[in-house]
Amino acid sequence: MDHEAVTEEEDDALSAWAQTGDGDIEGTLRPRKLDEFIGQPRVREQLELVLESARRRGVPPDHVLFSGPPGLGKTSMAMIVAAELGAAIRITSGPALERAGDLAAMLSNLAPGDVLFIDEIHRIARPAEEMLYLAMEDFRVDVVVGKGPGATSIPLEIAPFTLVGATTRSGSLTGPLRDRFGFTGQMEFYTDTELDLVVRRAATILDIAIDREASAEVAGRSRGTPRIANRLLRRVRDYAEVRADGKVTVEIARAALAVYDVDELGLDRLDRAVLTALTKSFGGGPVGISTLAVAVGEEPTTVEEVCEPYLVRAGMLARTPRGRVATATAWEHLGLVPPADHPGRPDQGGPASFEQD
Ligand SMILES: Nc1ncnc2c1ncn2[C@@H]1O[C@H](COP(=O)(O)OP(=O)(O)OP(=O)(O)O)[C@@H](O)[C@H]1O
Ligand SMILES: [Mg+2]
Repeated sequence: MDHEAVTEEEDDALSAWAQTGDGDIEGTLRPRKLDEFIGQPRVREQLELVLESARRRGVPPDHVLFSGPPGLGKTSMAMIVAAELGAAIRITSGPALERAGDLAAMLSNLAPGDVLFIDEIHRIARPAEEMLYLAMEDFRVDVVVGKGPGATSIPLEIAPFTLVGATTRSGSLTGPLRDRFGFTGQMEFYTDTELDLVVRRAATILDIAIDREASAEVAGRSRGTPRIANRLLRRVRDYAEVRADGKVTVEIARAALAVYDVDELGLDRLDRAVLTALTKSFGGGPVGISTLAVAVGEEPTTVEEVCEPYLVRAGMLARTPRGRVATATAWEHLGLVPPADHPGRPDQGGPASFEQD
């Protein structure tokens, strides 16, 4: 019986993966245990303490939130939390929880100690969010029976569980929700050295022959992001197989990355489109995010969540109270000269004088 339950759990997890569009490759490359996880030393140490202490006390750990830009390992970490606890994981996402009833059904089906993973938790609808408050705090849901003035709410006890949330926008989480997480793991961009390890690990798993110089080249162009590192490795492998003998050398890597429009800093087409619009169309800014997004034909959230964090970290774009501004580095990277009075010029104070949020 127990055994069957586990099999069902795994089935659920598999179908949920299929829905995320991650494909099998990401599944194969996903680190399974904490000590297999490369990088994020701070988050790993903090999480290790949270999990180990809960294990010793024999209780489910506090609710955990992972936040940070796409592809840095939030989903992987959520799976690891369950694996490290030897717990079953139930997977859903904010947008899927449109009706509070859907969440109520999930919550009341949890077994003691289960992990409930809610991806994109910032997109959860209000009624479901309010239900979650009570569930997280008191392991209880209030089921409303009937409608109108005659409606009554029946409190229903649920099993103690651990909620793991993931978000690319911790800023848009409401205060009450954020406060109910006992631990927030803030995922940071990876260093080139860490990404080099990611690339070599993936190359081993996928049986790709890549030399040291080539793996460093791929790592250096991965925008601090393991998902991108793994993707570029696969594209470089394709090139090596089709145009050469399958071995990835640094020359092969460079030629392949040129084909895929990845520049020396790892900026892709959209990153460059944003910088180009910012400099050429808006004179370097400041310009509002929605205006900038329209100029590159993208959703503001995509520009804000996918492009911006890395451009900010690479020192090419600054967020100011009046809008986005190109820094001197950005102008230089595009081979352009900023106008004389532009604040991005070093002699006008440079990027350091901008407020960054
Ligand atoms: N520390 C790591 N070591 C090795 N590979 C990693 C690591 N972190 C992430 N990856 C790889 O990157 C892929 C993306 O990671 P993951 O899905 O966990 O990111 P995410 O933060 O959930 O992204 P999103 O915000 O888009 O959901 C994984 O499938 C895995 O292959
Ligand atoms: Mg994810």
